[in-house]
Amino acid sequence: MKQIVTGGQMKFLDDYTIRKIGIPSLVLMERAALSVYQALLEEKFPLKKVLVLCGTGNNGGDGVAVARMLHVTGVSADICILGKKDHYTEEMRKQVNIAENYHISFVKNAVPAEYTTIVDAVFGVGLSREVDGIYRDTIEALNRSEARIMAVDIPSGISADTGKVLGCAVKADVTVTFAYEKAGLLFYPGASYAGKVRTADIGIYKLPRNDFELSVLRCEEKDLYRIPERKPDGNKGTYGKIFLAAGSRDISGAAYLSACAALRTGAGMIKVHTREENRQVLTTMLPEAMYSFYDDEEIKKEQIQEGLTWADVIGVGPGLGTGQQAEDILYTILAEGGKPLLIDADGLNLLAGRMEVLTQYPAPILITPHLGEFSRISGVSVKEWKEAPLYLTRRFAQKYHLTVVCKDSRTVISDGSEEIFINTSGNSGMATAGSGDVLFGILMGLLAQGLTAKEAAPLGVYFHGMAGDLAASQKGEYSMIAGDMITQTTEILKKRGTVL
Ligand SMILES: NC(=O)C1=CN([C@@H]2O[C@H](COP(=O)(O)OP(=O)(O)OC[C@H]3O[C@@H](n4cnc5c(N)ncnc54)[C@H](OP(=O)(O)O)[C@@H]3O)[C@@H](O)[C@H]2O)[C@@H](O)CC1
Ligand SMILES: [K+]
Repeated sequence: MKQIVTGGQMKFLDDYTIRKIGIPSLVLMERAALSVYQALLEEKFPLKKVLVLCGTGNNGGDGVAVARMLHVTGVSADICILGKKDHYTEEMRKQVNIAENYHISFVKNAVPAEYTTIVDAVFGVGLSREVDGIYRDTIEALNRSEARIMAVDIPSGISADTGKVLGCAVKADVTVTFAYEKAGLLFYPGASYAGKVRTADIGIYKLPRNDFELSVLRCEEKDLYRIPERKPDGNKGTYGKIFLAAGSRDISGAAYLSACAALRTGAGMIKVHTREENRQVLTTMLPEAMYSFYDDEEIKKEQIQEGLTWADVIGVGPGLGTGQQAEDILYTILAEGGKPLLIDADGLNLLAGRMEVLTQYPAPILITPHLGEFSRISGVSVKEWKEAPLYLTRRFAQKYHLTVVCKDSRTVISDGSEEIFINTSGNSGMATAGSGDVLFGILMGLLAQGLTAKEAAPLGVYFHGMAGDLAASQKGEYSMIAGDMITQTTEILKKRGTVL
C-alpha cells in the first residue's frame, strides 16, 4: 500500500520535519531542488534555454534553487517571479538572494515561446484560491508554448486535494513531487495535467501509517499477495460459497459475467438465482455454477432462504431489474441473509431513498455504486462529490455502516474508518458494458475466500483495474470488452505468487 497525502497533510509533515525533527527548511528545499534538477537530466529535457517560473512561496523557492543548479552547470536559465517581493516567504527571500549573488538573470515579462524547457514553480501545496490575473495569463502562455514543462511538486493551479483545476493550470510533461504523492496528482483532471509523476525523497519525516488521522492509501502490484493463498488440502468449500441474485427476463449477461468472474477469482462455488428465461443460456455458458430459477409466479422465499443458509457470501443486483420480484428478492435477502452482502446496480436503485434499512443488517455490506448511483442513493450531486471525494465517500460509509466502492475514473473506497483508498489502476477501455459486473464478481470471489469487506474492496478494485490494463494492452482501449477482463484475471492470479 502506498501512502497518499492531501495538501494539508503535506504542510503538516513539512512543518513537523522542520520544527519537531529539526531539519532546516533550506536543507529540505535544497534536496527538493536537486531532485528536480536530476529529473531534468534523467528525463532528457532540452536544456538549451530554460525558464524557471516562480511564485512567492516556497514552491517558488524550490524553483529559484533549481535555476541556480542549472546555472552553475553552465545551462542558460532565466528566473521570472510572479507576485510581489513583500509576499516572499523567508526561504524564497534567501534563495533569491543567493541567485542574485550568482548573477543569475531575472526577467520581468518572460515570453514562454522563447524557451526549450520551462520549470513551473508558481504554486505548490500552498495554492489557496482560484488562479487569475497575471498568473492566469502567464500559465496560459506557458501551456501554448512548445517548451517541455517540468512541474515542481504539483502543476500550478491543480488542487492538491481533489485534482481540480482552480481557474487554470499548468499542463506538465513531468512532475516531481516531494515525499508523498498528493491526492490531486491521482484524481482527474490533475492526473492528466501532471504527466509522468516522479516521487522524490527529500528527507521529510515519514509519519507511521497509523498516526495519520486520515490515511489515504492506494494499492500497488505487490499487494496482490493479500489474495488468500490456496491450501494444498483445500476443497471447494474452503474457498467459499456464494449465493448471487442476478439477471432478469432476457438479461442474462450481468449474471454470467459476475458469476464467471467470481469463479475465475477463486471462489469455490456459486449458486445463481435468476429468471427461468435465463436457464438455457446460463447453464450452457457457465455449467460450473449452480442455479435456482423463478418464473412469473410469486417468488419462492424458501428457495432463497435455502440459498442464503448454504452460502458464505451473498451478492445481489447485477441485471436484477427494479420490478416487484426484484424488490421482493432484495428484501428477503436483507431480512434473512445475515452473511457478508454485496449490492450493486439494480439492487442499489431499489434502495434509493431507503438506505437506512441497511443499518439493520447484521453482517458487513459492501456496495459498488458508480457516481450516478452514488448520487441517487446519497443525495450528493456528482459535482459536489468531485469537490470532496474522500470526505463525502467516507461520510456516506459512516452514515450507513457500509464499505463503499464509489466507482469513477479514480474509484474511492471507504468503510468509514480512518483508512481510505484511491484506486489508480485501469483505463478508459473499462468504461464498457459489463465492466461493473466483472468487478462485482471479483469482489464476491475475494470475500468468499475469506477477506473482509475492507480488505477485499481496495484489492478487488485494483485487481479489476489491472485486468483492464492487461485487456487494453492486448485488445486496445476501444475494442476490449468485459469478458476480456475476466480472461486476464487468470494472468493476474498467476502473478500473485511472484510479487512476494
Ligand atoms: N519548508 C517547506 O515547507 C518546504 C516546502 N517545499 C515546497 O514549498 C511548497 C509549499 O510552499 P508554500 O506553503 O509556501 O506554498 P506555495 O505552494 O509556494 O504557494 C503559496 C504562495 O502562493 C500564493 N497563492 C496561493 N494561491 C494563489 C492564487 N490563486 N493566486 C495568487 N497567489 C496565490 C500565496 O500567496 P498569499 O496567499 O500569501 O497571498 C503564497 O505566496 C511545496 O509545494 C514545495 O514545493 C519544499 O521545498 C520542501 C520544504
Ligand atoms: K508547481
